[in-house]
Amino acid sequence: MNKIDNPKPEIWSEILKRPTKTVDDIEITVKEIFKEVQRKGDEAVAKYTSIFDGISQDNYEVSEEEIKEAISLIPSELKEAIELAKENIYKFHNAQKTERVEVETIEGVNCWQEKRPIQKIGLYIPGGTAPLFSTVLMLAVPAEIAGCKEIVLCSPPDKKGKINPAILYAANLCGVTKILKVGGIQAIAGMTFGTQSIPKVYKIFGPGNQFVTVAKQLATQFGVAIDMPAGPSELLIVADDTAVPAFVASDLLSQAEHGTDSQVILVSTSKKLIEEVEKEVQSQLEVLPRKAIAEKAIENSKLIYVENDQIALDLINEYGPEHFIICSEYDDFYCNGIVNAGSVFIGNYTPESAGDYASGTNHTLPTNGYAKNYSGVNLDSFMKSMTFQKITKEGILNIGSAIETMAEAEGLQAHKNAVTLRLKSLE
Ligand SMILES: NC(=O)c1ccc[n+]([C@@H]2O[C@H](COP(=O)([O-])OP(=O)(O)OC[C@H]3O[C@@H](n4cnc5c(N)ncnc54)[C@H](O)[C@@H]3O)[C@@H](O)[C@H]2O)c1
Ligand SMILES: N[C@H](CO)Cc1c[nH]c[nH+]1
Ligand SMILES: [Zn+2]
Repeated sequence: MNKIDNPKPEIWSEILKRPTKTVDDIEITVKEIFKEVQRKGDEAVAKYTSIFDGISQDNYEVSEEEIKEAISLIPSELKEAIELAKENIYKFHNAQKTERVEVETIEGVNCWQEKRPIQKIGLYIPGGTAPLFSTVLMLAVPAEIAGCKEIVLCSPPDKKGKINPAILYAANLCGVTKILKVGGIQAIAGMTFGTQSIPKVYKIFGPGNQFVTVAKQLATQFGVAIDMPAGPSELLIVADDTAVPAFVASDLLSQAEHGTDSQVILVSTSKKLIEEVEKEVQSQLEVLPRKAIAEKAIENSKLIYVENDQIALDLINEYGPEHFIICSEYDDFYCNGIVNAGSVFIGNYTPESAGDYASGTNHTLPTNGYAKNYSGVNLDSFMKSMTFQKITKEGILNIGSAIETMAEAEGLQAHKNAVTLRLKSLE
């Protein structure tokens, strides 16, 4: 791990650079695949599934039999764990429902706002290096609460051409309406344009590797909305001598094991803690089944010593981590001062894994600095706000002449007429 001592603000952006490929490199491939899927539909999807996933298939949809088989394969302990996680995710997201807003802005002019579910949505469930069935809960549970009608799910096929049974189990449990064995760029392109097998959707949700993330961003150019860029996992921990080094190391490794391009960072005002965490990381790494992946991610990671908590906070806000763990005597200071982070975890007994699986918060979060301008997935992500208004005769008399004056000043006579005619009818 790279140890950095008291970096000056001028070099923060350099040392905090993400280990991701540049968007330009990936964009060339993504654009090519999008063009082909738009023109050739399923034929192109099949071609790229064969190239990137090593699978030849002509039928993408998961059948009822496959779902039944998956349900029978899930051990009861895992079913119970999924149920508990689902319940907590449901509780937290259901509580995000808001009342309709209604205001009489002036006598006779009533304005209100109501939310409506997005009717057709696509969920991307990563499956490249690990089958992230927990992501199904994170996306399908709030989609169901919101009332989305068509919920399409795409996830890459494994080497046998199948989707992991736990993904199918969770999808079936949470009301997904169609499941397709397609992953990567070709899945995002499919849901963007629609193919013979893949329905076109209005909004695409879900995390993925860099290819998936760039593909989602390109999808927006074709009229499809996305939740946010949710790419390779990131974690930044701020910790002092009140932290337990073994816990800190375990959290760093939890995100490092996602992929070689994950980024984990420790910021501390204690050199002693940094030394202890470094040793712990090395010893815990040895026994991890995904050691090779985590080790590579750890190579890019940083242990940063700073002189005081204010410098630490400024640096963290500059970085904007996806996940932010606070293990500090001054946790209130950090909670109050953090403005750029996807999700915040406070105290020695709040591992990031809790938010990944079962505490109730959503784990689909902005990465790559997008925590500066995007929220993580929440109930509102699945809805649109619509406004309504109803104006009485008294109301049009109250605002009519203001509208006429403004329309005239903008040179829009027809706008003015729409009011004038009504006002005249009331004389
Ligand atoms: N930000 C979040 O909220 C969040 C949540 C969960 C997971 N994640 C991240 O999601 C990612 C999951 O990645 P993954 O790879 O395991 O699964 P994935 O499903 O995102 O990607 C796998 C697919 O990528 C495609 N692919 C692979 N190599 C390619 C290449 N060279 N060119 C074009 N396409 C290629 C293949 O089609 C493959 O099926 C991880 O980086 C993890 O950290 C992020
Ligand atoms: N940490 C990931 C978000 O970056 C989510 C996840 C799913 N499973 C385990 N972790
Ligand atoms: Zn995780």
